[in-house]
Amino acid sequence: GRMEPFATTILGPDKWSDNFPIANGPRQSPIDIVPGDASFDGGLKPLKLKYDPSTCLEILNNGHSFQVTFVDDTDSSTLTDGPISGIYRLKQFHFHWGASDDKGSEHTVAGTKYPAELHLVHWNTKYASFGEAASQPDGLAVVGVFLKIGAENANLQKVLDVFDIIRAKGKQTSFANFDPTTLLPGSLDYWTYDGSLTTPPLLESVTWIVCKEPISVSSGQMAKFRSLLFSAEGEPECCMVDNYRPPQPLKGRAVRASFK
Ligand SMILES: N=Nc1ccc(S(N)(=O)=O)cc1
Ligand SMILES: [Zn+2]
Repeated sequence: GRMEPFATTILGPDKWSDNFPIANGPRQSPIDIVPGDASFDGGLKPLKLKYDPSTCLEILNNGHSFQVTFVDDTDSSTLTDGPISGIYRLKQFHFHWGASDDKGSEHTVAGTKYPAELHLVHWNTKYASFGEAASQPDGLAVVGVFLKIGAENANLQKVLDVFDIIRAKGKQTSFANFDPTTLLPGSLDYWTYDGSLTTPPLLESVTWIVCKEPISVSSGQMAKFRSLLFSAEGEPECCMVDNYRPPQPLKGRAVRASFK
């Protein structure tokens, strides 16, 4: 029968193709971004991110990451311009990280792994819902931001402060008035390519927009990420670490840069 998400996590990315054959598809994510191979495209517009903190709803541990979810029944929090056309609504953001500071990001840059990566997930409003959009080749747009060890990040700390409440799989709590703009780097220069969800169902519906400039996170804050659990209350405790998929074959795709 279908694997439980927990089992999917335990069995890891190499086993996903058993239940999700698209894992070996032509536009899988993440990828290793080689700056020298990316082509500057002067036609790419600057990213336009307009987030309304009042659409922030809750934070939950879903057993493979934690995510902050947003009310997406209006165009209050949107992504426009950049490589996309039309209006994409913010649905949620989440992170991927490692068991130690030398790994954790999904995308890599010329083989360099960052300790974590933020994903801001948006869906194309030409479709009726996130679920409908997720099955379309132009349905989703995910903005990726790398985290690099440095100064403590006060904005990120607001998210980490509620981790004790959502430590186990399935736990959630209300989370209001958070502005995801505070998690963006100073420069919104980006690479973009056609890819997929990086966890099952691995749908090939994502326009990836990966920021060149990382944001900072302290080593102590990374330790806080690792205090979350993959396991539910009452199960043997399993630390939530290494919830990243490694880079996948480029298979001839072009990676474009918004900057020279
Ligand atoms: N609803 N499912 C998903 C949403 C985003 C991603 S990711 N890691 O590609 O942003 C994966 C699964
Ligand atoms: Zn992700």
